[in-house]
Amino acid sequence: MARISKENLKDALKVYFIMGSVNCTIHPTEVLRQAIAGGITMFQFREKGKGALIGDEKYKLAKELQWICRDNQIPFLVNDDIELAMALDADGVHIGQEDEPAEYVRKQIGDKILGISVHSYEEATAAIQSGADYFGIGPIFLTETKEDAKPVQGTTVIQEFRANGITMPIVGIGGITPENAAIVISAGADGVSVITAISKAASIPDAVIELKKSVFSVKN
Ligand SMILES: Nc1nc(C(F)(F)F)ncc1COP(=O)(O)OP(=O)(O)O
Ligand SMILES: [Mg+2]
Repeated sequence: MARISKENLKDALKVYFIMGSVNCTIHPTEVLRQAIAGGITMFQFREKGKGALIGDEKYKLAKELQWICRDNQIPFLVNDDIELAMALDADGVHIGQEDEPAEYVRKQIGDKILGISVHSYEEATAAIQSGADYFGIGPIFLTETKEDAKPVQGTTVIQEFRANGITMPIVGIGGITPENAAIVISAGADGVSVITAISKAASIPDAVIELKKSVFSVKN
């Protein structure tokens, strides 16, 4: 499979759902099915935090979620766990600054999608050198999900990157809801990454529909 194009990735990043078992109050497979019904454009399996699954249980859930994505032509990515991503032949991985070095990960995954969390211009230029396909930038707003999140940064970094001519696909993350998603896109992001506003919504499909409306309401 050739490297995904920038344009196709920008479309896939529009409403990028990220989830693991600890983010769900009903079975993760049901959460994912409902999120797909609402119209998510990409999915990332992020099994992390207190009570996260490990070993065979983690692999089994990942496989079930991957099948649901495959049945619905939704790209399936894995956070942090490169070995799991390769074992599943996932469509890509997402790594942060404290995970395996990006240039090493790019060598392991070949042409799969490589997303990298970046928080500064230096991290961004290094990520470009290492072959990143998109940047995750945040936390944009206050988040309860990620215990070790860095300080809330708003949309400043996104705006600075665009002002400096960075054309890399960008997705914002951290406390994003249907009410504030348009702010992230107006700042120059191609899409929004969301965990809780989808996984714990009263109506998961409606939450995705509202997020999508907010994202597409911005004429960039
Ligand atoms: N999983 C993620 N996905 C994104 C994406 F861009 F996809 F929205 N951005 C950020 C993260 C955070 O990943 P995590 O492993 O918790 O933290 P770190 O970045 O410190 O490794
Ligand atoms: Mg990580």
